[in-house]
Amino acid sequence: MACRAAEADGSFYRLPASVPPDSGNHTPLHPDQPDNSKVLKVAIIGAPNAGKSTLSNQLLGRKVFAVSKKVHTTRSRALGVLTENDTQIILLDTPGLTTPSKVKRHQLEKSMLVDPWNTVKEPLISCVALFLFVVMVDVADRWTCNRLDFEVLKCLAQHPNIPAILVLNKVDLVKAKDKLLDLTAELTCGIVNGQKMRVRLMVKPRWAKKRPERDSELSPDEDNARHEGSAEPSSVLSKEQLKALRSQQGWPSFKDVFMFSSTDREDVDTLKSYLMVAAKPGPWQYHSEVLTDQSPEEVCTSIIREKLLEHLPQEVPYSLTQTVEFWRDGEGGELDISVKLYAMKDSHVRMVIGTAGQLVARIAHEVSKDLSQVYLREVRLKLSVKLRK
Ligand SMILES: Nc1nc2c(ncn2[C@@H]2O[C@H](COP(=O)(O)OP(=O)(O)OP(=O)(O)O)[C@@H](O)[C@H]2O)c(=O)[nH]1
Repeated sequence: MACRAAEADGSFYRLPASVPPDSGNHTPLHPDQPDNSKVLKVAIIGAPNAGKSTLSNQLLGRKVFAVSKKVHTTRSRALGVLTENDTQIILLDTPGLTTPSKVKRHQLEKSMLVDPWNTVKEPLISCVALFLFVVMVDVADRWTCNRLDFEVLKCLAQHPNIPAILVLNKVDLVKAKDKLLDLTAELTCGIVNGQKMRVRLMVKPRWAKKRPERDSELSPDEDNARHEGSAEPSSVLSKEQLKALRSQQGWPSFKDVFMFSSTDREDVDTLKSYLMVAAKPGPWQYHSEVLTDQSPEEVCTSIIREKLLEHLPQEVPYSLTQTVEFWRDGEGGELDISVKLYAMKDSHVRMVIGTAGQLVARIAHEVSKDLSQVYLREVRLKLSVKLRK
């Protein structure tokens, strides 16, 4: 990841180090932190399609993660880095947590079987005290909105020392706003930051009573102190706890709840300020110009996949593979990229090409437009499709 300057319209500006204009020289930059640096590592978890990548992009102010209406757009863990003044927020955009049965049902690749522990393990090892879970729920999905995904509950239960906040996302799509209070009560078991919600009385789940009642008894300050001193980030859940989690609707240890729309600037700014305040003294992990740990090719191929998902039936994009054929500076300062898509079936090749090549041209145009905003320069993408023999 190199820090560069680029010229456009006769004026110089610096490109973010995370998304350099060519993929050749990725010299890592050392963190350029001030003396009083603060840091917070945020893992955004939630069911597929909850809006995790949209939120990450909005917080970063730039589209570095693919977003689509189809589930499982995000295929692997990736970092976004938001640095402002003395504070660095490291956002971990995770794939929607999924299970073996869903992989089978939706004919997903085995690689989509993401173990939530693995998703968060690496950053946990590096620093437990500076961690926060943001749990996202799509409140517009009436089938799933009133209970937390089992995989999410498992993740929270296995890391009880890590504070978590609940984000009820897509409230712009909910007409009856009073429903949001009921949902909050259900998803929090009626308890937020150790206090009973006044909305209505909720019965705490059986297993939560059995655990030491520390979360509900500690004041926020005592609680923070406990988190900071904690050496053990995760605990292994017993069979009994897992069984109890299956019948559990919500999580009684959220510190805060946000009713939120990832597409609303004001909402995003409110959450951003909350994260900035929650950051603790600690060393930055990245240079202030780094935006993501994804390589330029990874950003490009994930945005191509996003567009393929938007325009084609789900099974087609998931079966395509991509190869970056070239990536070079054009004479006028633009970025020329050529990507070849390989399909397993002739019918898929025809679908991607579309009538008279219109679809592949449209996808290439849309990807170029998005990438121009990522790389802050004109991008010309050539996209071709071939049958893999
Ligand atoms: N109306 C509305 N749509 C939203 C909001 N947040 C996300 N979306 C849409 O929801 C869809 C899914 O968003 P993503 O950000 O891709 O969701 P994700 O959780 O990263 O999905 P996976 O990668 O499948 O895990 C996209 O079409 C977004 O545009 C919101 O606050 N309001």
